[in-house]
Amino acid sequence: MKPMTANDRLLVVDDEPDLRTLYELTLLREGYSLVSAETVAEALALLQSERFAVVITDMRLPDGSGLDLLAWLEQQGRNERAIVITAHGSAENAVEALKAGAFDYLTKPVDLRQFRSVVATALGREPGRPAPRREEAAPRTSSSSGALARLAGRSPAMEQVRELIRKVGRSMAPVLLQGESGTGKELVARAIHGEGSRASQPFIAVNCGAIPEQLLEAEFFGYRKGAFTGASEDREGFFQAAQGGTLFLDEIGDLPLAMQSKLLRAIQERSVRPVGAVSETPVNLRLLSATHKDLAAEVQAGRFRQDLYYRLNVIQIRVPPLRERLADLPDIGTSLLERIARDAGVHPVPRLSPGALARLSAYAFPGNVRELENVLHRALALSGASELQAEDLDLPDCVSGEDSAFGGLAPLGQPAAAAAEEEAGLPLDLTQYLDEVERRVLLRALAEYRFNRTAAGARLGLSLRQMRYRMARLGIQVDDGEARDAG
Ligand SMILES: Nc1ncnc2c1ncn2[C@@H]1O[C@H](COP(=O)(O)OP(=O)(O)OP(=O)(O)O)[C@@H](O)[C@H]1O
Repeated sequence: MKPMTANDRLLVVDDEPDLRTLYELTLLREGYSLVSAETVAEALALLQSERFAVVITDMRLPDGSGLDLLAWLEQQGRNERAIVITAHGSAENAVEALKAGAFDYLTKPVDLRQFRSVVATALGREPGRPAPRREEAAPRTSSSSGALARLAGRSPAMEQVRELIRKVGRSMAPVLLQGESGTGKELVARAIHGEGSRASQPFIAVNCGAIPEQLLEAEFFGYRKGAFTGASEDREGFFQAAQGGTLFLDEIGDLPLAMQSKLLRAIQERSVRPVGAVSETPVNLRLLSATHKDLAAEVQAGRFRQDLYYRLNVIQIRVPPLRERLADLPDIGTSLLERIARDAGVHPVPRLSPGALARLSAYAFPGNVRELENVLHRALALSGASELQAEDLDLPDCVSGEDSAFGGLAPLGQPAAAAAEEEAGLPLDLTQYLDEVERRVLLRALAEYRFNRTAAGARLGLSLRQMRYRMARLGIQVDDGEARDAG
């Protein structure tokens, strides 16, 4: 028997005697203590007299629904985590329950292995492992998350994002993060993970747009030795790597339709089958996804599966572009400067002069916080003073629209020189000249496709491999959607 505390008691609500007995036996065998109810009224009476760790409820009850219990828990500000059991194939119910604050859901017929695993997760235990001792348990206070603390900015828009992070951190509901490139979606995803009960478990971030289509299945679900040429040993995929924790699928809108179907299946079945394997592996993880695209429009256009969209978009958090929250500039600027200076070993951390701040406020930041980071990086490297001035930022006077994404982000060596040579006739050094032209074209394509190398390459008729090669040769680096011209 695993050690129990008074707080580990469970409440099971189901009017079907057979199912109730099945749940009770399963839970008792796991060593939990529990009480059961048959109706909403009975459950409410028990909840009023006692606190539980987890409430497991059927969706359909004789005198109401599981949602009534969720609403009551929410209204009373209670901490019980709710697991809702929904009828088979009723995705609507599952989504509704998660939106109403359920921690997680299960579909009928309930797979008992899954049942045990979901209950263990709700109790903050790893399935099959004893409950963590107090000091081992993941920190749970709201200020505990490193990522949440890193998220600077006090504008109303950011406060709202922060509040949502804290709220959704408590459940297992999928969250879709929508926002332009560089707005901080990954940081928000990390903060959600950090706020949850599985903060100490893995957080696996995947850029869907950066994986060649033919490798997607193997990368996502893993493969068995001999599954294909080159598969010399078993390898786990992202799903297995994120087991017990969070899988963050960035640029989900770039996932090809065939892979969307496989992902949907994995979500519905909560299991994956590695390429070349005969059996499925159960997975227990939280799925977060992000996109800069308008996914609803992608659904309309037939490029994104509606059912998958529905599953991923249970809760949506919009991360606003930086230009919509300019009030955050001083905070974010200071926080970025602190990080950059620390990484570079610069003391003391340079400040932003009022002039520099004014200059930043006048800029449109098409590349959002990531672009601000690049600008400050460059300014700090070039200035060396304790206060950065407007001139140090090297921002174009007036920028807007497409051009700014390019011009503002990465100065292109001497494009003017190359252009002048074009006018003047033959270049002095053909290799250097062609490199310069190539560099400009690559950077422009990267900026146009939000630094997605696969898409930018495709636009230029290059494979991802060719794109990588050319970028490496010219010293252009892209890290998770950011381009740096190291040349
Ligand atoms: N509010 C913020 N405070 C401090 N740093 C931030 C904030 N928002 C974003 N950043 C930083 O800006 C950079 C870009 O953020 P992030 O990678 O999360 O953006 P993204 O929206 O996921 O970008 P992409 O769509 O290109 O993947 C990161 O270094 C991140 O730490």
